[in-house]
Amino acid sequence: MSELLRLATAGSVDDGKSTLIGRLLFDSKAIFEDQLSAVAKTSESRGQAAPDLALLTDGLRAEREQGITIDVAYRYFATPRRKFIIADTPGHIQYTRNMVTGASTADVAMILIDARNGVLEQSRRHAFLASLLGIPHLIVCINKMDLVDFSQERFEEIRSEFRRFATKLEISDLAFIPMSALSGDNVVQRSDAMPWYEGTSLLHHLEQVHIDSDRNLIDVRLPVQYVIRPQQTAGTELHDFRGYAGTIAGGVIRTGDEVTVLPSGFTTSVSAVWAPGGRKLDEASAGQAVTLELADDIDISRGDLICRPHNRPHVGQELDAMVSWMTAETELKAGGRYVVQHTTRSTRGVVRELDYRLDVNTLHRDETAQSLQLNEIGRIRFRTQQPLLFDAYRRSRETGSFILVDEATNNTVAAGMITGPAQRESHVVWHSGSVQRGERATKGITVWLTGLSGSGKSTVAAEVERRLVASGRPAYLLDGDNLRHGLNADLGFSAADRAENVRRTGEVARLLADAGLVTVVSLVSPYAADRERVRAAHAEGGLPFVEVFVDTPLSVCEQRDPKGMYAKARAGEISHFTGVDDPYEAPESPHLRLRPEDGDAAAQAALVLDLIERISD
Ligand SMILES: Nc1ncnc2c1ncn2[C@@H]1O[C@H](COP(=O)(O)OS(=O)(=O)O)[C@@H](OP(=O)(O)O)[C@H]1O
Ligand SMILES: Nc1ncnc2c1ncn2[C@@H]1O[C@H](COP(=O)(O)OP(=O)(O)O)[C@@H](O)[C@H]1O
Repeated sequence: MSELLRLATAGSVDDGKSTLIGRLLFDSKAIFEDQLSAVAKTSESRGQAAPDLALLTDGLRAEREQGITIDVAYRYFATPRRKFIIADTPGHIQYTRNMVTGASTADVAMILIDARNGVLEQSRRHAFLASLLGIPHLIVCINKMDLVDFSQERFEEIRSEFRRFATKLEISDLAFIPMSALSGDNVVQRSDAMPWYEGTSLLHHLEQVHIDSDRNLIDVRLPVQYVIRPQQTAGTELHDFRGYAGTIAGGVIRTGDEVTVLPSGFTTSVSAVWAPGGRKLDEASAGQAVTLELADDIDISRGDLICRPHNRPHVGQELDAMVSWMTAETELKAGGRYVVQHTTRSTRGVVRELDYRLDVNTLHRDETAQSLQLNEIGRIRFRTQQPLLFDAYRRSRETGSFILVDEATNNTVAAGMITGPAQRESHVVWHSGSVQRGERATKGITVWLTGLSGSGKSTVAAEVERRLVASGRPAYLLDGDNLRHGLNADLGFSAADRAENVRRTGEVARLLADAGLVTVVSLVSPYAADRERVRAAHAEGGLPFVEVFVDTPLSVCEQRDPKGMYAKARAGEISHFTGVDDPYEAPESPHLRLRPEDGDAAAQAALVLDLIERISD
């Protein structure tokens, strides 16, 4: 394995970031001898006994002069297992711009915390930015442990404080490592000074972190960068090669695949995939630069996008986005006009509205804000002159991000992360159908199973569906896990996303129940208010709704742990996992409560069927 890991670092000025990076480079033997001796010499001339590892990192001079690291510096190193690129982003107060530029392609973000100071405002900002930028893995390096006597208690105190904040964010993989970058404890080698720490060293963790599955291999997206046309140069024959070149932003493209070109919508197939240098490939995937030949001659230009016929990005001119404002010269306001650069397309656009400014420390949304200043983050509604071909950022970082450029100065003024097509005010009228509910062959009902992960919801729900269908009653299972692969693929596990997950699933259940199906829903749905909204929506539509609480105690779910999720959550590898570090609000008066003492899944399913029977009478 020698895949590349992109690493972004963030920390406050004195957290010891440069020393940590120096230590990583030094101890992993990645430093060239001559650089090392230069460092030794400088350190010696300053009367320091040991080489000052901070001298190995760039931004050093500036840091020494101003006490800050000023720009993103990239550093490369390798171990036999992996290659690494470190984007060293600054920790001082004007951090956002550089963190956004340095970290937007990172696989891992490393946040440094000085064990003496604990979680600071900056640590929270950095964690928030890492989650906003969709960096899949976060490592919290609790540094300077030597200055707190390698205290386990202190480490755990900081860890729980950080976790409390992180539960409000979308961070899927969170790890904590106690260390001393200065003396090298737990950086490359595990330290003897902290026998209570059971995890691995930082470098070992970086070598092991699994990033393959972070790449989006599902949504095929190739923004066309340039078109190679048939040409005739003087005195030569006509080359009839026509190809479309670009870097694959997502998915896997194979020879023979059916593809659609947007915005025209023409569908054709891939007749060849070429790598740079003219090597023919069978397939290529996200991150690779390729040239495609297509079976049909279609009019394609730069800025078009190649995707699969049944998996297309949004095409539109109005979108909602989170933006980070990056200049002190002007501010962002409604009405501001900019050039938008999005994938390989560039067009003009206007800020229609500033919805709110976000306080990254408290996550409070200030809806009265009129502008964004340097380093501030807010949500805007934006309208472009030409349609963009985009995805939500959380689904695809490449087709979900853009920058705004000030036409007058040519400066980049903002980085944007698209949340989705603009949620317009509704001008849609409700049409009532001509078929009355009573005219349908069967009567629908929604059966909602809620409970912890591993409580048995899916197993019981599947059995209920199977037995209903076997008995001739139309039924359909909506399983949370499965819906998260399609309808709800853009949602994570923050409270807001879970609410949306429950809302959408509730709406689909309502439609299916209206169509006459017994709709069996299996969803953790941990918040009582979200479930209540679904119940109310059914009541409003005159549709029966029953709530079944799969009341399996946490300890039993954890013992079953069919997907190993609890183990991961306990190890701190995933955060805000329901029951572990995220709440589950049990229903107070469910229509039915299933407990382990009721027997196996089949016995529990029988109880649910009895209930359905009673209600349907
Ligand atoms: N953080 C976190 N919390 C809870 N569950 C998590 C989380 N991350 C992943 N998973 C897996 O996703 C499944 C729950 O998805 P749901 O759509 O039912 O969740 S919810 O509606 O938001 O409550 C759930 O599967 P089930 O065991 O089938 O419930 C988990 O395996
Ligand atoms: N009543 C039951 N008694 C014992 N084990 C059960 C029961 N119901 C489900 N299980 C088992 O518990 C595990 C988790 O069930 P599952 O349906 O996947 O839970 P969830 O719906 O929360 O994802 C599975 O291995 C399943 O076989």
